[in-house]
Amino acid sequence: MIELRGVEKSFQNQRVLNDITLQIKTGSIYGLLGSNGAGKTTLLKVMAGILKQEEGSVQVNEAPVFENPEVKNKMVFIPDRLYFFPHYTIEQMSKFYQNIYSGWDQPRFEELKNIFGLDIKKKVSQFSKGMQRQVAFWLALSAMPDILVLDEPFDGLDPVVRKKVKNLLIRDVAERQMTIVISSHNLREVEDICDYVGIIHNGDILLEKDLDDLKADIHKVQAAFRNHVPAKLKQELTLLHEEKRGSVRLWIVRGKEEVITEKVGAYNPVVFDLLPLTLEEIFIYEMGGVGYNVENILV
Ligand SMILES: Nc1ncnc2c1ncn2[C@@H]1O[C@H](COP(=O)(O)OP(=O)(O)OP(=O)(O)O)[C@@H](O)[C@H]1O
Repeated sequence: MIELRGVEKSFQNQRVLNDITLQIKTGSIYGLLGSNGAGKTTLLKVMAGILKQEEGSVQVNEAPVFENPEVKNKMVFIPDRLYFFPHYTIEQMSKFYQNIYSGWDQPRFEELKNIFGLDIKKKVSQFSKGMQRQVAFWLALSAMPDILVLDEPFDGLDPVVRKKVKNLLIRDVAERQMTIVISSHNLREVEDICDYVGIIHNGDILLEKDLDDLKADIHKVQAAFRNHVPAKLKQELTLLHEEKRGSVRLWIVRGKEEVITEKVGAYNPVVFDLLPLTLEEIFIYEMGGVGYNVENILV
């Protein structure tokens, strides 16, 4: 479990993280979403022990992360701007990783060679940007970390490789309870992989939710009634949004499917449809509720 309590971080008197408290459960995939400059990279670097916070604590399984080689031995951070030693081949980089990470798994490295299909004798700097990102994943996954911290990890990967990498990540989470933290400015890019999402804006975590809970607890309803829309029904439902489309009402309702169906059904609607929302729609309504214009945050 990764646990941050009351974390604050400033650069030259500019506060970048404000009192951040969050928990990331072992074996989960946590998506940290936010616009440019929101504080994602800073938060990830604090989480990975690369930067030190001025206030608060950052712990992994109750041990502090900063300057703790034991924790860092089981954690890999892939930054948004990759760094490899100039003139090193993939093979030389793999030897370097092998020396640093005690969990390095050579058979895994060999297995992933077939998946990524890159020449290990070639200098990493001679590969394209997307290929270099594949090398970063290849090395990281061969180090068998307990925690993988990824800053905008899918930038520059083509759709086929992106899917391949996501599958590899999910496999490690399922098979050995690896924990992943992924930052992104794009909800659509991470919604198929994350089970937990936090939104950061101006250094504050605005919202933090389990995606399954989130999806199960909000629905789109289309309903029409013979005469008027029963006023009592609207009081009984937790309405987040309402639109009129001719005689049909479109409602965004908080609540479980069975409960909503029963409540609306009791008023004998002539039209009744209950649909799930996309994750993007959910965030628009959730964040609207806390007074933010989500389009400006998640673009
Ligand atoms: N080393 C630094 N020195 C001074 N200011 C910094 C430093 N690193 C980050 N900042 C500032 O902190 C704020 C948050 O930056 P950060 O890189 O964490 O945002 P981000 O959410 O990752 O953005 P992006 O999506 O653009 O990568 C920005 O205002 C940035 O200018």
